[in-house]
Amino acid sequence: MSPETVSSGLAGVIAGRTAISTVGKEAKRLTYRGYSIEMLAEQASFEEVAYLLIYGQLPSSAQLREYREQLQSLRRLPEELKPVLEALPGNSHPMDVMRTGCSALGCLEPEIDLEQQGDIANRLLALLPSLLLYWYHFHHQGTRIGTPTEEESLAGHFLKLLHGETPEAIPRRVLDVSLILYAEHEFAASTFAARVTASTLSDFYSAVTAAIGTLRGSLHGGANEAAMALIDRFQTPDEAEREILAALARKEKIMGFGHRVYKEADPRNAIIKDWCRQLAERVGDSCLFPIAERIEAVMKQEKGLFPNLDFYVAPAYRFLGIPIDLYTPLFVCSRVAGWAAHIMEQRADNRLIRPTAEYIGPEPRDFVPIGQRG
Ligand SMILES: CC(=O)SCCNC(=O)CCNC(=O)[C@H](O)C(C)(C)COP(=O)(O)OP(=O)(O)OC[C@H]1O[C@@H](n2cnc3c(N)ncnc32)[C@H](O)[C@@H]1OP(=O)(O)O
Ligand SMILES: O=C([O-])CC(=O)C(=O)O
Repeated sequence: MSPETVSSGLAGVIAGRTAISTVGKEAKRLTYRGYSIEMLAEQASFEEVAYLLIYGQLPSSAQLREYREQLQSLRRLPEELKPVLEALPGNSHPMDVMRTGCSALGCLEPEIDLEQQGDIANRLLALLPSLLLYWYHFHHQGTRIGTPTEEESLAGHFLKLLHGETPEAIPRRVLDVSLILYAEHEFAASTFAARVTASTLSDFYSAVTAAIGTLRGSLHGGANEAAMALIDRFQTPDEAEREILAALARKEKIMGFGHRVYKEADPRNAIIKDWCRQLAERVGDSCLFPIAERIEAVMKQEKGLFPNLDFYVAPAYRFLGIPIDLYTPLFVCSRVAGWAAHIMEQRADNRLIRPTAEYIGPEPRDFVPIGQRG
């Protein structure tokens, strides 16, 4: 095949096949292995969804119980990882800690055999929150926390480790839902990076490390932190409206809006926005949520753009008391399930991913020896 046109950013290019999810069918639908995101967010737990993504089927009650126990048993950090996390600067971005932590785990518990891939996926799911919060508490509170907890869900475990107390049911459920929404998204940039890495027959940790680095940017997962920083700039909805109009006039991008694939709406937004509204009422917020809604209205009116998942996740996480720079790492803690499914799928029917480029450089020219250059 000889491609004749370049698609900027590979927009619209079908770059492979997947049985894991569909994004943007009928302009705004999302399914994981055939189940709609609305049904999963209403009725499933994150662990059920992770199981579905990794093993291809929803678990039975017994399988789910066993899976939760397995993940719980994998939360303890290897002793050798602790000094690595302690040696990283306290002012590192937590996404850099996630990337380095994942890579370091690949040295401590390397993938020797392909048969280990499911176990590595589960180890990362269980360990990434522990790794992040061990580093966080060591550098911010000067404490070396123990990372196993009694909490059976990742959401409960994360909140327990972060705040040091057993979370209430609603915060635990809202975080759980956000993790379901974040778990998988077809050939998003980070997933594609993981698949490219896997396609060279590299190891599982390298593929996940590449994905973490790719998720970090503000055009992708980093948008949840950027959206919070944006909302925080304003005291009132009127101020937000004025400033957003001015930013649009300067042709600036407003983080948390727009999407490469969805054309009408991001179906995850309605779900997280609803939970965000409930949290706002619960904490008595009369500031953040109205500001976010005004930004949404201005973006619709001025650009016809809708919020993506990252926009209302930001105030929802604020209401849960989560520090801003842990927002994108939380995205990692969830998306590792989707990345794992894609790495396995790529490996099961692999061909090196290596596209071609249209050359736009100089015509062939004679080499000038260094002594003769001006
Ligand atoms: C979970 C996720 O990763 S979801 C994505 C998170 N990322 C963001 O929220 C970052 C902000 N959004 C964006 O930058 C884009 O909408 C992307 C990166 C998500 C999609 O990008 P693309 O498909 O390449 O669209 P592109 O950036 O070319 O935008 C198309 C047009 O819409 C405008 N546009 C798109 N998004 C925005 C935005 N958030 N704010 C202002 N204008 C926007 C562009 O300026 C461009 O306008 P133009 O045609 O007049 O130049
Ligand atoms: O699909 C994308 O490009 C980005 C996205 O929404 C995600 O990864 O969840």
